[in-house]
Amino acid sequence: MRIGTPREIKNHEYRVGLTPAGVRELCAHGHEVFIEAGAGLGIGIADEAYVRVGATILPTAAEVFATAEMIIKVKEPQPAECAMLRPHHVLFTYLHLAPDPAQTKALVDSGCVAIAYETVTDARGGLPLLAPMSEVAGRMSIQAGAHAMEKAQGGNGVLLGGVPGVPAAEVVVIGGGVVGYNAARIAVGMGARVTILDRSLARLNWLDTTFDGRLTTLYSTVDAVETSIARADLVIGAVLVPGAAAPKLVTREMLGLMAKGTVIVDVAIDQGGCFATSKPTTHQEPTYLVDGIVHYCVANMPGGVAHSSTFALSNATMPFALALADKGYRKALLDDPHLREGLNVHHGRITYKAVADVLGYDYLPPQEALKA
Ligand SMILES: NC(=O)C1=CN([C@@H]2O[C@H](COP(=O)(O)OP(=O)(O)OC[C@H]3O[C@@H](n4cnc5c(N)ncnc54)[C@H](O)[C@@H]3O)[C@@H](O)[C@H]2O)C=CC1
Ligand SMILES: CC(=O)C(=O)O
Ligand SMILES: [Mg+2]
Repeated sequence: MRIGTPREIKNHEYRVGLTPAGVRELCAHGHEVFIEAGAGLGIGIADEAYVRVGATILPTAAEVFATAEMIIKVKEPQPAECAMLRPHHVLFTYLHLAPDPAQTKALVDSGCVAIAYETVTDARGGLPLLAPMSEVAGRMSIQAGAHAMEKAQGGNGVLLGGVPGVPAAEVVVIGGGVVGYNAARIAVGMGARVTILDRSLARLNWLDTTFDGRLTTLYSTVDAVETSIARADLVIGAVLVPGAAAPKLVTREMLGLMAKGTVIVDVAIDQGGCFATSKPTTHQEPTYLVDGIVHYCVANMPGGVAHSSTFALSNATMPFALALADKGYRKALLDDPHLREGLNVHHGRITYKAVADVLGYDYLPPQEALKA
């Protein structure tokens, strides 16, 4: 198969869809790989490193799209990239369609087959292609939040870990999955007082055991959210209903319960965010104020630590990329029900139920789409 990876073009996005190690694997399996010139430069991977393991460098994204059958990327395709997608293309990348009607329409209109990293599942009910970036974003959310708490950034001037004689910050994490666990781990490690909310009792049980008394777990209700955010210095939004738009757990009115200068880091922003007042921001301008509350809503947080993130992501995507290339997308998806969960768009039809429901498309089950 001919596989292409363009340079990422989202704001301050330096991750790259394939590493030289990945290219080497694909070439060893008999595939041809085409990389856009400079795609890895942001993290110090020169074009020659790709050439040495068998890739061909093409000068522009347009040539990569025109040459490749499968496109492996990191971020959801931007409008200029959607315009280059054709019905013969398989697109393998993050999509986050539920909060993004424009991208969804562009993918439907393109006629391509689009497989989303974030909805691929595993046998334990996890999301193996989202997890590595959730680990990164969860850990980063505390360093981003601590920075935003500084006065010059609009924050309340509280030091995350406190100092002897002065209490540490109160950190509230809403959603105790991969992002939430990793955020809590860093916050606890830095000496903050941490409360974590989830609506899964099994997950709260696991968190309680894992942290062995070093944080407070709380069952997530409207009441618990209100009480917690009212005394927080930093709130991390980390909920997910896979593939669906994030539930709005903190309303505009509830911001009034919080002291001015409190910081929210809405990691769930890529699925629309769990604060009603969240809107996506960029690494260039990561924060804004609403009612004196600092909002950090960067939709591609791991892009900020693109070096670590690229390798973490490609470790996870590689086996699936190889299956898609070796077997062709249809057989790969028919053989593997977990990879099949990633199928969001198939030749003009929406094949992921939560996306179809929220955006008003007819849903076509993947099994049926793949029969044709
Ligand atoms: N902004 C960014 O750059 C990045 C964003 N993300 C996003 O972060 C979000 C969280 O991802 P993960 O932690 O991997 O998901 P996950 O599935 O591991 O965890 C989500 C947790 O939310 C809980 N939850 C669902 N509804 C809830 C409610 N009403 N109250 C409390 N908890 C609730 C679930 O029980 C689950 O434990 C996702 O939207 C993901 O796409 C992930 C990586 C990077
Ligand atoms: C998961 C995601 O949105 C990211 O890594 O940018
Ligand atoms: Mg994102």
